[in-house]
Amino acid sequence: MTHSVTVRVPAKVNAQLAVGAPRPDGFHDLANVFLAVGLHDEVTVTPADELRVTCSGPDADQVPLDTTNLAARAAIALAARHGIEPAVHIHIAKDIPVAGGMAGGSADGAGALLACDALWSTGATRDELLAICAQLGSDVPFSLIGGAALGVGRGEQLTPLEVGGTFHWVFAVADGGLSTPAVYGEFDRLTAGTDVPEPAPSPALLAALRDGDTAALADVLGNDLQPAALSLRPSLADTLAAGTAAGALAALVSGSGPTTAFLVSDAESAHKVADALRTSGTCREARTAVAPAPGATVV
Ligand SMILES: C[C@@](CO)(OP(=O)(O)O)[C@H](O)COP(=O)(O)OP(=O)(O)OC[C@H]1O[C@@H](n2ccc(N)nc2=O)[C@H](O)[C@@H]1O
Ligand SMILES: Nc1ncnc2c1ncn2[C@@H]1O[C@H](COP(=O)(O)OP(=O)(O)O)[C@@H](O)[C@H]1O
Repeated sequence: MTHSVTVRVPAKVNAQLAVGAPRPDGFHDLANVFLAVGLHDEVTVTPADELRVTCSGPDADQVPLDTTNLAARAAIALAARHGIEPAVHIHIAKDIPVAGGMAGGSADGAGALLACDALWSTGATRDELLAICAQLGSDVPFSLIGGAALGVGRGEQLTPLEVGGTFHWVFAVADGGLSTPAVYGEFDRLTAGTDVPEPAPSPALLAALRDGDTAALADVLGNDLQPAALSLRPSLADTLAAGTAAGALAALVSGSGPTTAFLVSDAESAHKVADALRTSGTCREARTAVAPAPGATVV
């Protein structure tokens, strides 16, 4: 009998993204405080004659369906490790904005890995799965574990963080994406000739997360890639201003952008800010979500 496995996997926002100087390998050391948010992709794997990827959802036409897709790469990596053929149909039901700084591709990589692991009963340990995630991309291990975590190194070395409450967010989705390497490259250009400090997590931010204190968190959110994203996409300043004017407690670019993230006090404020953003003409769409969300989960 042909059976399928479906995994639900969350998007992320970076509550803090402290970026160091470029390393010899081209990556940047980070202090990356990840928070999983309740916008999800669903990845379904079904036995097939050969590897095939399909995608549905409003942004599906922007998702590569060849072996550059992180979900396909995850299936290939797991199969190679266990000496089996990656003969699966991977379907991605995509709800996370594409190339938006919300780690949608990473989510699909982690989701496909967990789904194939369940389908093939490989018996892989959690550490083995996390090691494969880290090979696929810096953000992929976090997509597997979800919740909240501090990522150091290039973001792949994770320490889970305690979160003492629920945080309400609004996300303004921009037209078109921004390339992550281009944003890091712009960061290098903007900081050239300056002394870039070693990235370190903010104690005040970790305390605000632990206490579930929205007002305290709003005061300390930070993204070192924001000037670079704004330099490449100056119109994001209008989106940030529109959300702030509508009552958001804090506004920042999500990771490498161009999605912008707004921390709000409660669900009612989230709907008000989302409505204002939709009518502001400064974004394509606005979504509300709560954090933290669980990591990749078989459904
Ligand atoms: C910026 C962040 C913040 O969480 O995510 P997004 O906002 O794009 O989702 C991440 O650092 C993105 O992680 P991810 O998208 O997994 O990056 P990777 O595939 O590992 O690397 C893509 C490219 O980004 C740059 N890169 C990535 C991570 C890092 N610590 N330093 C870097 O310089 C490098 O140019 C690298 O070649
Ligand atoms: N499963 C996937 N979903 C989305 N994009 C993917 C996927 N696999 C590979 N990509 C590629 O990764 C790029 C970055 O997409 P994404 O992960 O959504 O954004 P970000 O890195 O900004 O969080 C896309 O432009 C696309 O070419």
